[in-house]
Amino acid sequence: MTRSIRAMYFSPTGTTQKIITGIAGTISKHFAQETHTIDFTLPEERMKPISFSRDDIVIIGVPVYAGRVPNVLLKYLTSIMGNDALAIAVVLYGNRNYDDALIELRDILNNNGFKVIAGGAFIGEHSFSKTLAQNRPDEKDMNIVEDFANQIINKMRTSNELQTVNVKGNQPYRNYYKPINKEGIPVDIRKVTPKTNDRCLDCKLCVTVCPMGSIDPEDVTKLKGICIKCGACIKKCPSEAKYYDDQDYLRHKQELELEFSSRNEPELFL
Ligand SMILES: Cc1cc2nc3c(=O)[nH]c(=O)nc-3n(C[C@H](O)[C@H](O)[C@H](O)COP(=O)(O)O)c2cc1C
Repeated sequence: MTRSIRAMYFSPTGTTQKIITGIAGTISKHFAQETHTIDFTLPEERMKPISFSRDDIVIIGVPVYAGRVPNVLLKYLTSIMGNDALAIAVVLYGNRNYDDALIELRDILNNNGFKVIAGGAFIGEHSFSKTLAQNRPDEKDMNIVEDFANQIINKMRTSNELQTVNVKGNQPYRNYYKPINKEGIPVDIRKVTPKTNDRCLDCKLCVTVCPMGSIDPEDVTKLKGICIKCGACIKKCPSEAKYYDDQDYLRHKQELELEFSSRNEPELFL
């Protein structure tokens, strides 16, 4: 059967996009098919209803937030209709841990009528940091991406009946991971918002990259919606004008940089 290849991702700082595009590229080349891309990073895309058919193979990726699938995406993800399409579930995490995010994504897709035939947990530069898992996914990761895609192609060619893949994770899922303060008490960084310094040129790029559509175009120093700490406005600002100064956030970022500096490698499930 000739299948249409669909690449889908939410990727505020681009690491998920890189892995999904890499997997889809190798699969597309093998089947001499074009990849159709659905980038659901921005809110407008998540307003569109979406459904697939048994002729599709959907490679779908999200970053790990607090050890889980980002909760702001649940409404959209659970609305996607699989209609027996094949799926490959991928999560990107910032070298701490992916905890139960991959199993949660696999289950969401299963419940939506997809058959999830492979899963992968890859590592991307941490959204909070410029040093933790710096510049990942790198060349070594991209070689693993190619191997992974080739193993998927092989599985599709050789299996008579494709089974749902087993992936690592707990059921029931653990609670959302919470950072702690210096007294060891869990802190809630959900209310933390970015500040703007005087290097801001008012180019409004931050307005266009915010996945929540939360930065006020009339005054980019103001928010008109929630901040999910995705890092897009900070990492993409050409004049480094956006930053966080919340003490709990900064302490958590530093702790992650110190505690999780040794390199994790991607984990593949087929
Ligand atoms: C709110 C938030 C929570 C995160 N939680 C985790 C986590 O639990 N474990 C981890 O290793 N990385 C975590 N990260 C880091 C991202 O998963 C990682 O940097 C990912 O590569 C970002 O994907 P993107 O480049 O597609 O935006 C978190 C990032 C954010 C913004």
